[in-house]
Amino acid sequence: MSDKTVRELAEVVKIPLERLIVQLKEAGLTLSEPDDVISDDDQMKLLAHLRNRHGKPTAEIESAPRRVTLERRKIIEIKQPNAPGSTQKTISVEVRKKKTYINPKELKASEPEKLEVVEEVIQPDLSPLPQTQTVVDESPAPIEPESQQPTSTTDIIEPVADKPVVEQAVAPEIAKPGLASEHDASAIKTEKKVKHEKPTKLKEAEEPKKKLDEKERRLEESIKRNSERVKQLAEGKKETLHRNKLDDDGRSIPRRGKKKKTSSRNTIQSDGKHQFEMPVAPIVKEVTIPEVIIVSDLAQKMSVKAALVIKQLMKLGIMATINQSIDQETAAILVEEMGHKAVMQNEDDFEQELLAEAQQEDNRAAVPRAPIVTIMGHVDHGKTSLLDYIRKTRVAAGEAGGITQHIGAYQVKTDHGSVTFLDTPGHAAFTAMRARGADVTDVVIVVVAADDGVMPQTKEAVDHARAANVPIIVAINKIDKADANPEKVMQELANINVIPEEWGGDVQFLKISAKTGEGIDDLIEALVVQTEILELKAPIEGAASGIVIESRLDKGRGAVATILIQKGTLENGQMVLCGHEFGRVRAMFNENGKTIKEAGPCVPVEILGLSGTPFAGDEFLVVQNERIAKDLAKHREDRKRFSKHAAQSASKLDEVFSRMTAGEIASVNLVLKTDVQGSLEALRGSLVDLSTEEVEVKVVYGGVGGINEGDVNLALASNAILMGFNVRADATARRLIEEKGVDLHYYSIIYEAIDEVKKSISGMMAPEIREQIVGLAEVRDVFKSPKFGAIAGCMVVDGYVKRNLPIRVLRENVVIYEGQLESLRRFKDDVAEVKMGMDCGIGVKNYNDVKIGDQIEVFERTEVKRVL
Ligand SMILES: Nc1nc2c(ncn2[C@@H]2O[C@H](COP(=O)(O)OP(=O)(O)OP(=O)(O)O)[C@@H](O)[C@H]2O)c(=O)[nH]1
Repeated sequence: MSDKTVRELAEVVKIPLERLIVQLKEAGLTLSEPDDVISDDDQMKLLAHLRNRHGKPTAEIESAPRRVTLERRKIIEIKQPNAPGSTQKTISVEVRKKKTYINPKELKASEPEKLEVVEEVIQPDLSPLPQTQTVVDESPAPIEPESQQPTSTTDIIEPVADKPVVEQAVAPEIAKPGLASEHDASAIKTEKKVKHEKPTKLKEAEEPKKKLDEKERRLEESIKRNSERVKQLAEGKKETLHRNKLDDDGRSIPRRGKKKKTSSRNTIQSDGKHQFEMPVAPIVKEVTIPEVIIVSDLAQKMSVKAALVIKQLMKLGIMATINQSIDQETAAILVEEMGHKAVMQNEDDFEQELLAEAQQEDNRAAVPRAPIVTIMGHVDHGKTSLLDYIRKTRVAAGEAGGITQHIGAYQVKTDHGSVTFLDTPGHAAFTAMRARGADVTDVVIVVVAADDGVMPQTKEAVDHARAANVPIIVAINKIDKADANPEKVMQELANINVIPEEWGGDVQFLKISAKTGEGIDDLIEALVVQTEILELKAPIEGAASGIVIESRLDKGRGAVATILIQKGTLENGQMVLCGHEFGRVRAMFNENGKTIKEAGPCVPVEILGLSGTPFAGDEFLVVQNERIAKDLAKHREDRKRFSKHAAQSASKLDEVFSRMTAGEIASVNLVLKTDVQGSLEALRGSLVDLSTEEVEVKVVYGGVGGINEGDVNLALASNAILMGFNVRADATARRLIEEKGVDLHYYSIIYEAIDEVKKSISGMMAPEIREQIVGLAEVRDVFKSPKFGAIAGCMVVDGYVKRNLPIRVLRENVVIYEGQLESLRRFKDDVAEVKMGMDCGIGVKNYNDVKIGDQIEVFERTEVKRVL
């Protein structure tokens, strides 16, 4: 309020001038002229008078609020450019305006400073944090132009979410007083509640600078507090993210889907620092090491670069490339060297673990099943003819339009049940399967031609069947022939301990003709009877498992495998694992090429859908989980690739005693090959006589002639030691022996062989004189030399020939002479050594009977200490 004339006041309050003059008079004021000046005090007096007249005491005016505060809120949005590379960000900011109106009288009293600062710091509510975003101090939003005139204003700009508070004080203005009219008085009452300031506030107002400093300090504190809180929240979030990214073992697992750039590595905190913290102590990892591991895989397991592993390997004296595999022991040393913990992993454990996961416990009910039959016999005795006859007459019957095809096995239906035949005749295939661990055959049919009698391979077949502990049925074939003599065949078989039932033995003998079909029904009948004796059973329900009979790659259909189901039922579409191959069964066919949807025990089926061609003899099983199938297939593949000598389980003569005492073996199995029948019988008898109470010496097979692939397979299948008496292994057999680690011993004196086996079972083996064949030369021509006698023109086909080393002359893999070299020449020059792939002339000392096709074996003798 300010001094005015009476007229002016009448205009302001909008009442007639005369009426105002009367009111002034009533109020006891001496103002009667329109131009008289009415002071503020007078205006207040007039106001008091008017209030009194309307029944309101003057005290009320006195106690009227001296200060009125108005608040306003407004939310504005600020566009904030963020860190380089990231998108622009919108920040919502709440602006709070506070206006305080103060009675001018009070202000007068607070001279010289007409200022009051009202402070209020409002903590922004930061929880919950809506999103992780970089928090930056916001500059205050422009403040609206003031339409009113507050005595004091404090604007509080508050971020809506995670923004710090910024306050801005605006210089106060003095409110204009209302007029002393009745109308004005009510206006003053309602709109401008004037209130006297408290003495303390007034005191504060006297020190506005101090207050501002204080405000600034508090503001700073507030910002600090908020940023601290934001930091904590961000930290918490980071931790949660990190935890989510870790698996149970604490290893980092990659995030699925699109990679976001907001990884913890790239997150910048409000204070601009990266959140990554350097580990303060070395991290010790548990590194599982399989039997063989590739350098790069090992590096990955230790979370180091492959170059570092290669460097460490160099320090250990091993030169390896990134893709090279190193053995378990080396890897373990390296892991320990690098400060981690090596955990040796047994490959079998891994496989067992996965298999256990894949297979449920086998407590399924077993039902009678068909026998699985293999046909063996000497060459041309009629094995194939017999199989063909049975298939032709039995399989195609009732399968109108069916295309009979060779799928490696087929099933025959009889009145008494079914019989499954394996379509790979011969003991070689049978033993090869067994060597691979597949004992599928239940019964062996030994075919003997009635006109030919028992031949060497007949005996082999009997031995192989016996080694496998499989019952035999003898089929005396070709009885339609005029010169057929079944009695002679029976006699010869009885000589090798295959006694016919009618002679009191336990073997069924059937007279058949694969040509006319005579006796074949009886043969099948005999098979069914044998099955009943064997009580063959298999579960029909549940996941299928069995053996791969054969496999091939078909141009149009891909990998095709014939499998024989041994347990359960195989259904179309199931995931199967076959050796190191796996896949979903796309289609299934029976032996007639007919599509089938499911197959039970003893049914041979052809399946499509495998990742590749498995080996004959590989085990197949249905795996519910594709991941396990894949893992196992890969594991087997790796194992095959890395460990060529995986089959180290083959028995070794020098291990006999230790394995015997450890209770691992109760018998020493031998496969014996000799140069002549006489030495075979002598050796066999002497060796079997070595059997003691603790250990039995068994000759699982004894034969005459060089050692062939079949012998090696038999040794493998029966965990036997191979012995060659004056005979050698042929090239294929040698390869297999080396690959599978079969223990092979050559002898030329019977006593030596007996002595060695004796010592091995008594654990007293003397230092072994180990012979190592260092070279082999083939005789391509023979010349006569007056000085040296017969000179063999040779080609060195393996290793090397050394002049001073002992040699043996072999004819058809049988040793015919052992001695020394007389001369070794190349183009008329005497030489000390000739390497593989070179021609040379060899003169054998005191031996002139060398012939084209003979082989000259060069060997070295070394003494090896026995370790038991
Ligand atoms: N007369 C007559 N001949 C037969 C009989 N069985 C087979 N043959 C003949 O004997 C020969 C050999 O028969 P295969 O069935 O090939 O003999 P295999 O045992 O399979 O011979 P390999 O496969 O070489 O081991 C063929 O010419 C047949 O025709 C038979 O019962 N009677």
